[in-house]
Amino acid sequence: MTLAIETIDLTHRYKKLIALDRLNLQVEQGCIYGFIGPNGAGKTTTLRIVAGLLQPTKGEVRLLGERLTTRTAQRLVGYMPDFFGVYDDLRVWEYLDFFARCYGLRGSRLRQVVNELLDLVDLSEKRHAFVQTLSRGMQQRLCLAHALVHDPPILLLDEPASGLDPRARVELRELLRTLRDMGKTIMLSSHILSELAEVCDAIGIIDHGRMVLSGSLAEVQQQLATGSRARIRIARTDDVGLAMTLLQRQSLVRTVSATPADPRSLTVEFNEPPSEIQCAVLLAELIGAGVAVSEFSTRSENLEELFLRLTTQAAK
Ligand SMILES: Nc1ncnc2c1ncn2[C@@H]1O[C@H](COP(=O)(O)OP(=O)(O)OP(=O)(O)O)[C@@H](O)[C@H]1O
Repeated sequence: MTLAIETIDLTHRYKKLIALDRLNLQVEQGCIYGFIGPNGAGKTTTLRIVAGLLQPTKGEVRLLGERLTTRTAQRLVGYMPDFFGVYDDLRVWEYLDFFARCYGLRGSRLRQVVNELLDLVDLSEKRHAFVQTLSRGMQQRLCLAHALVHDPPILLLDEPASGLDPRARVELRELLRTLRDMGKTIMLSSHILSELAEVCDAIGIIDHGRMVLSGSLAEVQQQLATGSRARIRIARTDDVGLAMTLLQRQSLVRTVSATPADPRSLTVEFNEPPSEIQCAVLLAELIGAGVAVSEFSTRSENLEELFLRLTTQAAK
């Protein structure tokens, strides 16, 4: 397995604030890696370090096996920040032409690269438009083209989907898949898990500067299976206390909680997904004890709920 990006005990302090706390992450070559965490988790700090723009306080970064230096980062990484930095009154082609020239491209090679990139991000028809007149989705794609001018094998995209409407998000996802098929490794960040989950091959969830869960999408989904829950509705308020006591005694039950706005609605979290027969036994026990159950439904935690649970746990 070739790793495109590896961080080893990466630590970063802003004065007293520990933004990254011995962060270990591994991104395999040729994959789309979703780097997910709530606001302030440390995503931008990590991406800026990996892009060679910020010196870490401690720890190590390797890019395709090479130790990170400003030069390696410049050669191997294309970075798209979470803000759109443009010079007004530039046309789309001039914008790319400018950055391609910064990388030393000239003449027919320069024209070829600009044309190919405009084609790739589907902006050929907008080549003469002023950049400030582009939609948010188009600006995002233009920024992506900018990050690609020197044809880097690794792309770091900070919050690429933020502010995009559903159609622009679909277009972005398609573009990311095309780039992966071209052999690029893509690491992208988001604080909204569902924005990214379906396009990612692997996911890392960061909170308070630490990795709280990482792995292939299949491995993360495996974790989801342990987050099965049941919702039980009790018909009489008087029965709620007894129902909670009975449920808490069950070995397969991890927690039981009442919904604050609706105390007769209980959420049961299981240690592992219960079988149908285990659910039936649980229900029979409640009814046998005289608890009037009006609803019983089981379901698996979705990715968003898993994310919230993991990041809340880490905050405790
Ligand atoms: N230049 C800075 N000086 C001081 N503190 C900073 C600086 N940049 C970031 N921080 C702090 O470091 C922590 C991590 O910030 P970072 O921007 O890396 O998080 P993030 O996950 O990208 O958040 P967001 O999703 O809000 O962009 C936060 O507590 C933030 O306030």
